[in-house]
This record gives sequence, C-alpha cells and structure tokens, in this order.
Amino acid sequence: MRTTVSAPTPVVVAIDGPSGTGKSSTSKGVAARLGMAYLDTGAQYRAITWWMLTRGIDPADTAEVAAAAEKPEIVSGTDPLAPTITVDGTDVSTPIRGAEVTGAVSAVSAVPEIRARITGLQRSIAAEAARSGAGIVVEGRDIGTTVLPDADLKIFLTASPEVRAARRSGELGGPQDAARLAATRADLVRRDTADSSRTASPLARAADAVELDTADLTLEQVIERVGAMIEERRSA
Ligand SMILES: Nc1ncnc2c1ncn2[C@@H]1O[C@H](COP(=O)(O)OP(=O)(O)OP(=O)(O)O)[C@@H](O)[C@H]1O
Ligand SMILES: Nc1ccn([C@H]2C[C@H](O)[C@@H](COP(=O)(O)O)O2)c(=O)n1
Repeated sequence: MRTTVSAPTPVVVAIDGPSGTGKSSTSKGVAARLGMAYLDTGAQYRAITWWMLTRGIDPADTAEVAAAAEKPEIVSGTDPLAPTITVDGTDVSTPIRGAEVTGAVSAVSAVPEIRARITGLQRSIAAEAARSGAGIVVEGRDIGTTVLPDADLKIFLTASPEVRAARRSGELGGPQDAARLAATRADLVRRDTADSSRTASPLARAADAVELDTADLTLEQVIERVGAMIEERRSA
C-alpha cells in the first residue's frame, strides 16, 4: 500500500509590532518549527541604510536617499535557522545591527521611494515562498497593513516599553544599571515614535490582526501560541 504525504498548505503570516516585542525571535522559532521560510524586513531596511551611510549619503537628505533607492542590490536568505542579508554581494548581518545604522534607519525607512523598492522585494520573496514551499513568516512594521494585506494570518505583538527595554538591554549585554535601562528605553521609544508617525506606511496594527501582549509570556509560550494559530490556518 502506498501512502502519500501531502505537502502542508502554504500559509503566509505577517507579524508586526514595535521594537523589542519579540517579532524576530518568534518568527524564526515558528518558521523553523513548521518548516516555513522567514523574512526579516527590518534587516532589509537596515541594509539599505548601511549602504547609504557607507556612501556618505546623509540619511536626512531625503532627495539624495530617494535618488539612490534602486542602487544597492539587497538579497535576503529566508532559512529561519540561518537567515542572511547581503548588499552588493557583501554579508552585512553584523554592521547593520550597529548604533550608527540603528540611529539612521528610521529616517531612511520613512522615504517613500525606499519603501516602494523594499516592499517590492518583500512581496516577491513572499510570493515565491507561497508558490514553492510551506509558506513564510514575514516580520516587520507594516506587513499586515501594506506589504501583505491578504496574508492568511496577521499578528501584532505588543509589550510595555519597560519590558521591551529590559529585553533589549539584556540582549545588548553589559551592566543592567538604571541609567543604561533608561537610555535603552528612550531609544526604543524614539524609534517606535518615528516608525509609527511617518506618513509612508507607518508602524500600525492591521484591523484584522490578532494582538498578542508578550509581556507576561515566555518566548516559548509565544512561539507555541503563534504556531497553533498557523496550524489552524493550515487545516482550514
Ligand atoms: N516573550 C519573551 N520573553 C522574554 N524575552 C523575549 C521574549 N520575546 C523575545 N525576547 C527577547 O527579547 C529580545 C528582543 O527580541 P526580538 O529581537 O525578537 O524582538 P523584535 O521585536 O524583533 O525587536 P526589533 O524589532 O528591534 O528587531 C531578544 O533577546 C529575545 O530573545
Ligand atoms: N517592515 C518594516 C521593518 C522595519 N522597518 C524599519 C523601522 C525599524 O525601526 C527599522 C529596523 O527594524 P528592526 O530591525 O528593528 O526590526 O526598520 C520598517 O520601516 N518597516
């Protein structure tokens, strides 16, 4: 007797939320567990910001940033166990996490021409993952509202600035004194305010997104809850 194992129904998942809510950790964990692709859209915006900075382009010069929007070649690897990001063939996974890029990325990502270019990349990657595999988990700020409005499942992660700052501060390492925590919190709030108040595709919760406060949940609990929601969509 032959038994055929059918491929899982491809599911496209959008996970949005402010900085430090656990989008990347949750998305990678769920995608790896369910055999899905993973896309870190923040890394794409960080990568194009890195390119601008290394070319001496002022992130505040929106005209020059816009004029260069199509220039860098940005390639994302979607393996949740080993995601990659290259700019013109160079692995930039480390420099894009630095303070200079973190301080400039909100300004660059507010430029409409930058968003149009990166959104096109994101949609192509998601479409390919839906066509050829089990689907994809795409995490960012505007995935459920703008990039993939027809996603099969939309989730918006939240947590208080205090919780998010403690997590980010813990991630950055070093002494966890009150001053450092306050500085980390201030930087998160600065970036979230910029990301949610910009005109072009701001950070926002889609009306049909499931909101999940992660403050009192472990990462494993969040992964389990999100995974269960995806399994429901697969069997629907
Ligand atoms: N539910 C949780 N409980 C405790 N720690 C968590 C939880 N979720 C994530 N973390 C930790 O918080 C830190 C930030 O998580 P992560 O990078 O996934 O957040 P993010 O929303 O993607 O942030 P950003 O948008 O700035 O990239 C990491 O050290 C991660 O391990
Ligand atoms: N879909 C997205 C993802 C990210 N951004 C911008 C805004 C963020 O502050 C920045 C870095 O993202 P992170 O690495 O912290 O997830 O990139 C955006 O505008 N849209």
